[in-house]
Amino acid sequence: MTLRPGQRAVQTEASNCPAATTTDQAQHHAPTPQPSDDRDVVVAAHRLDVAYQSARILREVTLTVRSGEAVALLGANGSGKSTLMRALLGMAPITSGQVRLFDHGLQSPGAVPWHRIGYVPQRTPASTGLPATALEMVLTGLLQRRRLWLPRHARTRALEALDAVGLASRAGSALHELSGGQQQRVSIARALVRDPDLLVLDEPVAGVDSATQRAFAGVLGELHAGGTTVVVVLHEIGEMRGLLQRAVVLRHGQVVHDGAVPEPAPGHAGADHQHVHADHGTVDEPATIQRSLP
Ligand SMILES: Nc1ncnc2c1ncn2[C@@H]1O[C@H](COP(=O)(O)OP(=O)(O)OP(=O)(O)O)[C@@H](O)[C@H]1O
Repeated sequence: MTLRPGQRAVQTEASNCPAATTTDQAQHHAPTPQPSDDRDVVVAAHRLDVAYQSARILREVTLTVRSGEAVALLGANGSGKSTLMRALLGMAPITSGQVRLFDHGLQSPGAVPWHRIGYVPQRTPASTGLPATALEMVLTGLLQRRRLWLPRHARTRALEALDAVGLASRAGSALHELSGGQQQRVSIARALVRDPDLLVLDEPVAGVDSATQRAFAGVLGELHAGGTTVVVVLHEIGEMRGLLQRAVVLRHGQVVHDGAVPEPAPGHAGADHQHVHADHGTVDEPATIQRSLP
């Protein structure tokens, strides 16, 4: 499929609540994370703290992602991966530190080029009763904030995006008729149709069968080869291994590894055994993945 249609003018989900919970004071007191003339830097977080109520979830997370990189965020359940991803998009309560996207600080969300960012949130329990079809849902990825009509060739692009996730034949199906895994694929297509420069994905293939994971890794690989920067939260590296150049491992809200993609830990290859050994920079992966097919 062609995901470089030239015209990209879309609104992200992230832009619905950019930096809404960011503490202005903390932003003002934070040191500047990156030189402002560094155009290569797509994402820059500097000494980022996030807290929910009194619970400190992220601690002094510093992270730089440059244009064209493909970076995985890894870590055990509850280590703060999704929180970090949400904080990077202005959707988590930053208590200190600073985030810049495409060299624009989140403290001025209006300046951030949200249209260049595609976001696939973590899978939520399947909704029921949604009247929209898969195609209509993908088309919403092409809507803009200040323009309520769709760009030219929107339908073709949406069908291409659905095709890329293997759902072209279900374009006319209502979302509630699709399985949870299929709904997740629609969500991925909705991000792909935007042709983003930065694609941020939170466990995009969780609950998706291995054949679809492979196909999806291929699509991501094409996008990445075309210059898209990819940041992806993963529980298991699996089919994404060939795509990834770097991994950032979180433990208890802190970065404990930033570098090479960890290898599966020896002796931990049993089914359903999947976690990161941050101490020695390895990650366990199951030999087989027991998952219910979508
Ligand atoms: N909205 C929230 N309110 C309160 N606590 C939260 C909220 N979101 C996340 N947390 C807490 O923050 C911690 C990190 O959660 P997060 O979802 O970031 O972890 P994760 O590494 O993505 O985990 P998983 O792999 O299970 O998805 C957890 O203890 C979680 O309970």
